[in-house]
Formats: sequence, structure tokens, C-alpha cells
Amino acid sequence: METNQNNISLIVDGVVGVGKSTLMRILEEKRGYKALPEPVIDNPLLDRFYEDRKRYSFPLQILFLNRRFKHIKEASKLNKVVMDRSIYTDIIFAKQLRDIGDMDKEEYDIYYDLLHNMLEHCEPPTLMIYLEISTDNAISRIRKRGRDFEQHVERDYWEELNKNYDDFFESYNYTELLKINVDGIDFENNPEHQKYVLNLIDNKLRELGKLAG
Ligand SMILES: Nc1ncnc2c1ncn2[C@@H]1O[C@H](COP(=O)(O)OP(=O)(O)O)[C@@H](O)[C@H]1O
Ligand SMILES: Nc1ncnc2c1ncn2[C@H]1C[C@H](O)[C@@H](COP(=O)(O)O)O1
Repeated sequence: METNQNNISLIVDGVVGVGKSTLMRILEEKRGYKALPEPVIDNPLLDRFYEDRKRYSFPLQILFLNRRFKHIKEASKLNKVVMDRSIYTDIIFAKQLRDIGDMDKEEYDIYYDLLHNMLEHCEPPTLMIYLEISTDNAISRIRKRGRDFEQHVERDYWEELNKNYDDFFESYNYTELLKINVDGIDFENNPEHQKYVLNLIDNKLRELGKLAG
């Protein structure tokens, strides 16, 4: 695979509603990163998945996996890039869907093998930024954003997803990791809060020798 040794590639990750897309746009505007957004609007299965998780869990994982693989390949060729989620964390969803019985064990095993086969061909990004949040705050941001298909999802699903995200990042080691708790941090509207988050990211990149000064 063609790679670029001098690039900075960031992933912003975290539970649904935490503010990934918002932070990605801020990094694009304030720091000049090229944004690779998560495909939600043009996703032909997402609303059907929320209507019937048993039927659509497996095809949705395959669809996301394929798109994330494309993104990570594209990112490895760019100089300054930020991704909204990535190939590394879809497994949190897949495992949860298997555990609650929405995906068969056999389907999960196929997904798992395919994912690990693909991961062997991925250039690990510079830094994973994990945004942590309480489930209550995530749910209120999901409501505020107002995507129809997310409004009727049971609270337990978000609660479990948030817990599974936290557990996953306890032992995450694919790339360098920066955790930022964003409860009460309004980096969207409050300039001081925005500065605080951008400083944390800049400082981590300095520590990794990716930024001067
Ligand atoms: N730090 C923040 N504080 C308060 N609201 C926020 C913050 N970041 C994002 N939001 C709002 O929360 C909602 C979800 O944000 P979004 O960036 O779409 O989340 P994600 O991409 O993680 O699902 C949006 O309505 C957005 O305007
Ligand atoms: N791998 C996934 N499995 C199920 N659902 C997923 C997966 N990746 C994203 N999603 C859903 C969750 C949200 O409804 C949208 C977009 O996520 P967001 O955190 O708002 O960017 O897709």
C-alpha cells in the first residue's frame, strides 16, 4: 500500500451523539485537516436497521466495514486528515448486536474474520481521540440533533453501547490514544471550551513529535 510517513491522521471516536462530527468540522476549520465524514445521509440501510435490527445487523456491518476500509486507505495517502469513526470501533457495535441476539454468532464470526483480514492491510493512524460522555448527555445530544431513526431506540441500547465503548478503550492499543471527557464541555458554542479541546489535541501531537514547539 502507498503510504505517507509525514502525515498526521486523526480519528475522532465515541458513542453516538458525543460530538464527533462537530469536532471533526472544528479540526477542519481551525487546524486545516481534511475531513472524512462518516456516511450517514447516503446510507441505504441505517433507517431500515433501526426498524428491524435482526434483519439488517449483518449487512449494515458489511456496508460500514467496506466504507471504513476505503476511508483508512484514503487517509494513509493524505497529509492532514481527520476521520469520524473508523474501522477500529465498529466491532463494538457488532459485538453488542451479537450479545443482544440481533446478529447470529455465525454472522459475527464471518464479520470478525473479514475485519481482521482487512486490518492487516491498514496503516494505523497517528492518534485516536476518544470522546467520553455520560449516557444522559449523549441521549440529550441525540435528541437535539433529531435524526428520526434514532429517536425511538431504547435507552438500554445507548447505555450498553456507551459502556461497551468505555470497556473497549480500556485495552485499546492499535494507535496512540487521547481520551477527552466532554461532559459539560461545549466545544461547539463556547470558545474557551473549544480552545481547551484543541490544546489537548495539539499537546498530544507535540508529545508524539508530530507538531513543533
Ligand atoms: N460539545 C458539545 N456540547 C453540546 N452539544 C454538542 C457538542 N458537540 C456536538 N453537540 C451537538 O450534539 C449533537 C450531536 O453532535 P454530532 O457531532 O452530530 O455527534 P456525533 O457525530 O458524535 O454523533 C448535535 O446536535 C451537535 O450540535
Ligand atoms: N457499525 C455500526 N453498527 C451499527 N450502527 C452503526 C455503526 N456505525 C455507526 N452506526 C450508526 C450509529 C448512528 O445512528 C449512526 C451514525 O453514528 P454517529 O455516532 O452519529 O456518527 O450510525
